[in-house]
Amino acid sequence: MQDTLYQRLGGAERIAAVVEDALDRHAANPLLAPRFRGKDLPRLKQLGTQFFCMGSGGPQHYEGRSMRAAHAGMNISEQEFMAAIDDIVASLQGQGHAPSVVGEVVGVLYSMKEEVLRT
Ligand code: HEM
Repeated sequence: MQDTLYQRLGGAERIAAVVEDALDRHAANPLLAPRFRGKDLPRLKQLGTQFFCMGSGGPQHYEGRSMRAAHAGMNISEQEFMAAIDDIVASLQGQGHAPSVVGEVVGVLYSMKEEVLRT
């Protein structure tokens, strides 16, 4: 059987490290920081890790909201969406993930665009 993306990413601990780094980047990114001001970052890191693990084929259960519900009323722009993906790519690269794996994650994230943008 083929490896899952979850396995190629190295499992839960390595995924948690990527999500934590990406959220720290969002909080420091001028294009995104205003969105995350006053939010419970540790909780978002936990939910983000669950979401990423489950979505990549891991055994975790995601207990957060749907992508549409979580971003409803925020009217997120294409520029913000790209900035978020750029941060995640930087986190993956910073942690030594192979370009093929980074590309796969970008593809998955991009597929969620319609659920996240301008809701
Ligand atoms: C494919 C891209 C994205 C994914 C996979 C994603 C994933 C998530 C997840 C899993 C949550 C937690 C859900 C919950 O609270 O129940 C969340 C919340 C949130 N996301 Fe995203 N997100 C994406 C794009 C973005 C972008 C581009 C922004 C900012 C411009 C953003 C800003 C936020 C904020 C501010 C929250 C917290 C909402 C609140 O608690 O009020 N997200 N996101």
